[in-house]
Amino acid sequence: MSDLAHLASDPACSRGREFLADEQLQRGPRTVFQRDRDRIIHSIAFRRLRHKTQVFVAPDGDHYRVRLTHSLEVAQIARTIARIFGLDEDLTEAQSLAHDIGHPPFGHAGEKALDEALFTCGGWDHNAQTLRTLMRLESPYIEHKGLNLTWETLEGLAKHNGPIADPDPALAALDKAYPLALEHWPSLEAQVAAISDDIAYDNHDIDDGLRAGFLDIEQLLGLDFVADRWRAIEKRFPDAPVELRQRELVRSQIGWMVNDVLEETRCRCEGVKDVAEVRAADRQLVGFSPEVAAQERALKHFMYENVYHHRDQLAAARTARQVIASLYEAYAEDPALMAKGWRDLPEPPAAAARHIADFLAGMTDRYAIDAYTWITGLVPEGLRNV
Ligand SMILES: Nc1nc2c(ncn2[C@H]2C[C@H](O)[C@@H](COP(=O)(O)OP(=O)(O)OP(=O)(O)O)O2)c(=O)[nH]1
Repeated sequence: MSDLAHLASDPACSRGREFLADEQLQRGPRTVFQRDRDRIIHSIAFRRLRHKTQVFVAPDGDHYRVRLTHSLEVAQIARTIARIFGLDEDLTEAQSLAHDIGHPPFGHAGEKALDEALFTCGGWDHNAQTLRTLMRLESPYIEHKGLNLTWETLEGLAKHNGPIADPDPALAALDKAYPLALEHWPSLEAQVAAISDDIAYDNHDIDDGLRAGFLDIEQLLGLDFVADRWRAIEKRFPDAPVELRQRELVRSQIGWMVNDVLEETRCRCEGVKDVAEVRAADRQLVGFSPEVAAQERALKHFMYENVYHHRDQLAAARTARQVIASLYEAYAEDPALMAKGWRDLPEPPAAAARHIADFLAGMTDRYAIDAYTWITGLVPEGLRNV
């Protein structure tokens, strides 16, 4: 079964870490990729994911996904695929758990606000911020900045969406200090984490969309492949309550996507001899078949129309953007409003802008709401909406 084991990243052959001090320490039997995974789990940035928006802003409902639970679901799917292929499960888990660490409060709405605020400095991007957080901001060690993760973990996170021809300034600066071969594909472990991200949110967002009442099953049946699956479930469980059939639908859809990825990836990897060839390949090796890829695109399109851009979501996103934009302006005008340790703005202005964005990006949804209320005396309306 472990038919792609020859394409696994070998921790014993890791290219190492940016700062060498770590490698001189003997810390028991863990591999370098296990240590990466453990450093991520123990980080402050990881803990903050529990109060960061996935889709629903600052949800009061305990059952909605947030970035933390999403990351755990990604890791579960990714480990399953990695184990079947014989890849390094720890490396794939590290990437899955860390892939969203750069997200600011309020998800995409927060990202847009920061991107606008830093427009003249080359903009702002959550993937670049993941690297910045792990390599520079999160700093629990005495001898160096960052978590000092292995090259393999960092390159996979940098290229979560594939090779990068034109990195944004934040990523370009990190790549200059510690080159990550941005123009090449990352390891299969990273590619597995990336596709597991899609599989996880495509499906859990249906579950959350149904829970929020933004979707009903009749709408979903407009998608042929969902309708086929739903009819099979109705036939098998004619007397089951609709809520349980919906859960069955989401579960079976995850299985369908995972099986498709297993089959398609095996085909694409035929003849690929080693990890170097994975990186040098002219296309992504872990992927959906063309047929499922088209269906998955249709599902994403449907989700944008019905859930992500639902009018309640758009209203919350407008408020969230305004909260982040106001906080940015307030901190730029008076850095003393920022937390201790952040109040000295670096020079030149571009560095000061990035510094303020770092402070804002690290906030959780609720920290940002509280900071906004503290500074303006206003309570942003409609952010705690589900
Ligand atoms: N509320 C809301 N949610 C969105 C929007 N766009 C995407 N999402 C949700 C859907 C998924 O749960 C999640 C996917 O976004 P991510 O930033 O995690 O992935 P994306 O593929 O955009 O970028 P990434 O692969 O992480 O670089 O966010 C939006 O405009 N509004």
